[in-house]
Amino acid sequence: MADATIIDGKAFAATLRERVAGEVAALKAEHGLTPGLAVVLVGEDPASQVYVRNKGEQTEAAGMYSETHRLPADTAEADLFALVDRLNADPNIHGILVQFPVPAHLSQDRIVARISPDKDVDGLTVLNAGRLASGLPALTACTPVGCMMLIRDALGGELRGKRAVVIGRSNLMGKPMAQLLLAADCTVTIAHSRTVDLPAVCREADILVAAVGRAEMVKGDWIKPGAVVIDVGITRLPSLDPEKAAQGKTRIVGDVDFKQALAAAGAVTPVPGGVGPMTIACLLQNTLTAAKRIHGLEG
Ligand SMILES: Nc1nc(=O)c2c([nH]1)NC[C@@H]1CN(c3ccc(C(=O)N[C@@H](CCC(=O)O)C(=O)O)cc3)C=[N+]21
Ligand SMILES: [Mg+2]
Repeated sequence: MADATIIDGKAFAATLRERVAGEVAALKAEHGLTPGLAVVLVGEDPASQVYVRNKGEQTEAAGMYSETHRLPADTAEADLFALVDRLNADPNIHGILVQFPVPAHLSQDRIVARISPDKDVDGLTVLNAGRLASGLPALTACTPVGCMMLIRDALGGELRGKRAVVIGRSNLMGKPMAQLLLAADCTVTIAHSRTVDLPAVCREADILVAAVGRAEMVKGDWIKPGAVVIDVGITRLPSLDPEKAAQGKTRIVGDVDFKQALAAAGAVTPVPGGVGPMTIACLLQNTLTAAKRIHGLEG
């Protein structure tokens, strides 16, 4: 079979960011309102540093207000909560994102519970997660929303009745991804580390979303011929060039064996340049949506 289409998430994301920037400009002109995003990073995970920097730059490029709070790895819960409380009350801030993972002494669940659902641009609070599951308007996790846009585009909008398999069951990715596919009338399976015969489950999928964080786990013979394959994984491995590897140079791979997927799938996202850029573009969109809702400009 011919090689799969490579889904250009980077280009799709650039278009989405431009659309958001246009809406931001209109919101400023008509209502004097500038959407604001606060990103909180606890500790110094180097991969997180890259995302946090990209988020800050792209937020400003879209005409939004951006704040980045870098806290030491040993920050006490009370100090982090005090910051979240301030951001919840700050009229210039409409979106709050605390980057995960956080150091082990902090509880992700307790942090999420502290964030105002109105500013919860990750869609992680029980209110937003429950609203999504109930089919009500909700701030919804950025990566699944970005994946849905790519899936719809790849399938020309024809999702009804399709078999979808999501590998991974996290609150930030697997669960909301499954909810969005279900809302689009797919027949949805959530697979995970305890799933029996995962390759066979994956082979059923017209739409396969891999979000487990295990480098190149999904092989070509796990993929139904012609399927749409969305690779959410992002793992840093040493460079293939031993000299560069010795200098600490890395390469990024996804959860899907990309070369094998190219021969089997109908369409596949690359890593990098696939889902990652969509996540940030959707974060900007969520911040815009949150700003409008907080000011009563949108249901
Ligand atoms: N509360 C929270 N919300 C998140 O949404 C969240 C998080 N924590 N923790 C970490 C993960 C990961 N994540 C990415 C965002 C952008 C890229 C991205 O832009 N990737 C580019 C560049 C990759 C690179 O060069 O490093 C690409 O794939 O092309 C990747 C990964 C958001 N996450
Ligand atoms: Mg990607």
